Amino acid sequence: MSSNQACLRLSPYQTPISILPRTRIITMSCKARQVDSGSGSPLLAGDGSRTRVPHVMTVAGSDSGAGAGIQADLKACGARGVYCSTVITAVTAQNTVGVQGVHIVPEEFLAQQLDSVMSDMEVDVVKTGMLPSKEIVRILCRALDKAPVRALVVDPVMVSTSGDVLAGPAILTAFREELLPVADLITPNLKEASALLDGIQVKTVADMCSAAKLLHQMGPRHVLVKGGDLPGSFDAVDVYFDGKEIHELHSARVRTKNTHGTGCTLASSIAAEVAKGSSMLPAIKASKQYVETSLLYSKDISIGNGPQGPFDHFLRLKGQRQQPFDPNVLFLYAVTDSGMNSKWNRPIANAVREAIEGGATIVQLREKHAETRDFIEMAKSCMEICRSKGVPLLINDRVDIALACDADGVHVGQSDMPVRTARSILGPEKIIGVSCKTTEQAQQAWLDGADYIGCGGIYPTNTKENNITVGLDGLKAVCLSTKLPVVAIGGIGISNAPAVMKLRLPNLKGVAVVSALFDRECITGETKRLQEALTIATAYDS
Ligand SMILES: Cc1ncc(COP(=O)(O)OP(=O)(O)O)c(N)n1
Ligand SMILES: Cc1nc(C(=O)O)sc1CCOP(=O)(O)O
Ligand SMILES: [Mg+2]
Repeated sequence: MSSNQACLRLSPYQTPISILPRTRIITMSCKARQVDSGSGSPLLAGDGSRTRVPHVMTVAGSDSGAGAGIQADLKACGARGVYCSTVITAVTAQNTVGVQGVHIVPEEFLAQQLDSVMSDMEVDVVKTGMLPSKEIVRILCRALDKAPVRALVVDPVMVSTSGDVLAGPAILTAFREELLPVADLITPNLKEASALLDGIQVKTVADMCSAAKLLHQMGPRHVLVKGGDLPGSFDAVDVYFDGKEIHELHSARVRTKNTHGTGCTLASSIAAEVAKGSSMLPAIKASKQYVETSLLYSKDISIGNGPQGPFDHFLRLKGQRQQPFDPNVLFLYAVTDSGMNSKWNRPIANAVREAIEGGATIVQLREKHAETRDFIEMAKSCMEICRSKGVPLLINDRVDIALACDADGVHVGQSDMPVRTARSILGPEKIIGVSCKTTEQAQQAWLDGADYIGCGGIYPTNTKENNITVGLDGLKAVCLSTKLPVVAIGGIGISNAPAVMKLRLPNLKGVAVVSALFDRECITGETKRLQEALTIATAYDS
């Protein structure tokens, strides 16, 4: 297979829109690919049309401990929102201690698996992991010749993280001669880069840059040399070469033993991003961030007794809450304002009590000008009221105050304490909300472990200076881009709250309101009226 063929592997079913010259990175948008309905395994969308799902096929070994290999690939693709089919090259008996046994799948059976998947489904990207024999590499290359795909991501797995050999030196020739020339990306670690380059030293960032360039000469269009094992480095440095430019990609080194499967996960996540339509550099950056977030989230989880544990791809396993956060509490979210309370000469605790009497389902103390000591005292008295009524109380911006008064959580904005830091301070039990105006911020909120999103300003407001209005369209875009529950905020009152809720977005759980409740003479009365308006507007939802 020539290197040109590698990029232009076209399925007989693909329309010309899929044909890209080899010199370009794949940048087809998901939208464009949905037009290309293909012959694969379409899902039936709500309106009866058929929607193509981005599809990564992984060709790798099974890890019985499920930290790496096929199992990590499946989890990574699931977390990144693409379908993943699995062609298994070997079954390993493996745990957090090491690899106890390897059973290589017979070659004919590997070919049969490839045929089963590729003859039926339209695969966008192939990602390879453990390829235990030269013949298996050959069979794969032949299959790719017959049923072309958009991109091939090769993780040249040779040694497991526990130090066990998964593919012997004999595989090097097959990698160099057959797989690398047709790969769109290879992702060797330092040892693998060195082995592919006949044992040259790869011990510094400068060595990694030279290795990336040398490996590129072997045929892959893009090379990512992973520096996870770089001695004495404080951050995690990877070197990416796109054939023209070297990029040093830095991310925080997470101190944890739970790193088993990071290589498989990174390569699968990159494959998933490319399958969704990303070009290579953004796919790599997003995947590095995803791995870093997962490691950070999983740094203290304990699975197995060996030296290297698996991590949690879905950010869900750590210290489950006693009582999970109920998104329905966002229905009528009362947010206090110190200026308004002094204007109406009301102690904050009275304002909170009145809002709860009127039907507020959650309260946030947004006291921008209070002295810390006063704020703690106020927050403690509000906590007593809220606890007695079973209404959660969150603190705006101030994680220290939330800790001091044992509040139910915090709400932070994009320039406040990052959600991940707040989560690491507050632990899994507390509620953390974050303000998002864009779909990117919303996606990050989920990765960071937020519980809900506050999206605004829906309408212009005088309560928050220089606030950008995103409108109902901005709210809709944010809601559709996330699984997290969303509460709308900004300029909302009785007159327009029904229009917001009538968007009928399943994860839009309610409205957050400041002036329409607290800049009024009778807080209880205003809250009751808003509660009624919201109940009527959402009546058909139940
Ligand atoms: C529910 C809710 N949503 C958004 C915000 C705004 O938070 P932030 O962007 O940090 O702005 P300030 O409130 O700190 O001025 C919020 N407070 N609550
Ligand atoms: C605190 C806040 N955050 C906003 C955002 O857009 O994130 S708008 C806003 C002020 C909301 O006050 P009112 O209900 O009086 O308009
Ligand atoms: Mg803030």
